[in-house]
Amino acid sequence: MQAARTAVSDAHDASLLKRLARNPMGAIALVILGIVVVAAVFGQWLAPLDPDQVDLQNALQPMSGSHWLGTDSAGRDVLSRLIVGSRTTLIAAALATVVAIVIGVPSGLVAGYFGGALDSAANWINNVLLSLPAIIVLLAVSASLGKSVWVSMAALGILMSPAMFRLTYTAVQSVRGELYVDAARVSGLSDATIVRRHILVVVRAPLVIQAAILCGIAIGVQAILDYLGLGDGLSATWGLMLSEGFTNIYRDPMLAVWPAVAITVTVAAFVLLGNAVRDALEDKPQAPSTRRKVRKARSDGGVAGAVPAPPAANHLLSVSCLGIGYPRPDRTTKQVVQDVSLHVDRGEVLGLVGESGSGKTQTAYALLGLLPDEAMITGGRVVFDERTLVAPDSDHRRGKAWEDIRGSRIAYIPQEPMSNLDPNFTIGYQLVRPMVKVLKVSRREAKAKALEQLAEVGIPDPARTFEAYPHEVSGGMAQRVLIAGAVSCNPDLLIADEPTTALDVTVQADVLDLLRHLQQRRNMAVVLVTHDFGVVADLCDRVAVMQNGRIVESGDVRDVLRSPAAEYTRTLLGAVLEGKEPMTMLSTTIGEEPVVRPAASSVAEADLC
Ligand SMILES: Nc1ncnc2c1ncn2[C@@H]1O[C@H](COP(=O)(O)OP(=O)(O)OP(=O)(O)O)[C@@H](O)[C@H]1O
Repeated sequence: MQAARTAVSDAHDASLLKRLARNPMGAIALVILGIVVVAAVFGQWLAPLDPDQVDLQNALQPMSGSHWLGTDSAGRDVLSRLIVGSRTTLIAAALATVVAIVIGVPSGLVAGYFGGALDSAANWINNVLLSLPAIIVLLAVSASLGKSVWVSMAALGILMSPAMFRLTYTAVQSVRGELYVDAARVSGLSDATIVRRHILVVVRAPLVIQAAILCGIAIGVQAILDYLGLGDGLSATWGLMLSEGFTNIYRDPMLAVWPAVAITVTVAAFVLLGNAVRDALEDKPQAPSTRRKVRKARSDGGVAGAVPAPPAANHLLSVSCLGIGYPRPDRTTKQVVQDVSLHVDRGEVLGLVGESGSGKTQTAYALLGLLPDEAMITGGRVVFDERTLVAPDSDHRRGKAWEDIRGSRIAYIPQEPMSNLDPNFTIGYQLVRPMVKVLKVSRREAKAKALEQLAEVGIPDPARTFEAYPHEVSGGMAQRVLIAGAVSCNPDLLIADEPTTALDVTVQADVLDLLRHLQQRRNMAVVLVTHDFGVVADLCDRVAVMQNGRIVESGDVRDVLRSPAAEYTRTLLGAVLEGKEPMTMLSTTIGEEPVVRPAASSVAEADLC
């Protein structure tokens, strides 16, 4: 698999180079920078004469056969100095750029990904750096630490690091909310792996562009420092030559022209290269955008949660009195889930049903440890197989409680399959990686297992789908892939958040059939989030009905569907049945004669709060 990935990456790099070369500006920039790099590396052999050889007899000679670009005020050959000078100039620019990258990129990644205090501290430091006047700081550094091109360039690198920080930070912020990043987290990958595999890959292209531009800027600044006499003056640099040229501007104006041309052309080549790389990357066929869906605000809450009741014994999953809230600007709490109590046993399917905004997804996210950072657990407890995942005042943010179980024992199937697959990697890679990590199997075994699972979920050509990128498969196929991924580590509990909502009606039934088949075959417990009572009747053993963040009714599916106790359940059912006779329709759906249930609904769990 690694070989395949390397091959994919090589192919991608090769085609990027081709696209760059096809762009006239990119080709020109590559040729110019190629010449400068060759001059920098092989300068001492390419220079026609010794660049430091003083010959006062021949000072300020015009262009001639022996000195193609003339001589300077000490009689040194200008062409040789120009060629050899490219070395220090380029290394100095590279030093400044590397320092900017080394400081800016990791801090941008950490601040953007983890947020919180790290984010505030990193932003504060970068704002301070941005507010410093660069030239004054460089003058001060030179005055206090001595004239050294390397020290000046390292200081310049620090001053330029906010450019790298901002770019990385913004890019990370834009992808950290993507569902495929959540999906990677759910599949058990560590933060470091997610940052390396899913986030760095998005940031690297803009970073290459920015690095090219910073290189150009560093060359310009280095020339200015040499011109101001702040370089060490030990070896020829373009800036030093520029300074000498201006000193003799009235005696030989061409002395200033040559280094000025070299600097301008090289800086322009770096900027052109940056633009060409951007154009080449934009040329690439893009996978569809995977912005996280913004959910509509509907419910509005009461007060913080009650003291949780102890969880019922022996359930695989018990949720008692769970409360979730979000801070409002006026410092009050918007309660989006309140006093939610439910349980799921091994091999049981629980439907969590309710209209849009009723709190189903928030509840599911709390079970998975995927609530946004700003969310607060305002009360309650979640216990999975005797391990407490959520307790009153627990911090869900770092997800420590879910370590070792998320992705392996608790799996997740999302609503929007496409958004949960990273467009940068093949489907095979995204299936194999979590298995290697969680099941600790070799890549070869993981690949064999992935192909088996793709076949099990009904993918017609598993080998082809394994090598495909997400945008090359249909939505139904992508959902089958995610289901294969979710069950690949043999979870005890599967949380499926409206797994068919984003799919074409023609494939919805197939995907539900697949889910039923997998659940029965593996005897998995399932929490199925849905707004569709048809799906509940079809798949679930028990159902919990949510309204405005609370469970208004729960119980055996047959009981609830035949004689809903809560007015809200009746209204929801009424909407599903579209004017048909409820009891007749439901008895058809669940295949039995209706029975009359006492009005008291099975909300006993909620009563404990
Ligand atoms: N980050 C957030 N900040 C504030 N409120 C939020 C946030 N995320 C969700 N909510 C609110 O939480 C409530 C419940 O949302 P949730 O997504 O759980 O609903 P849902 O029942 O799953 O609906 P849907 O079927 O539309 O997905 C909604 O009122 C929503 O506005």
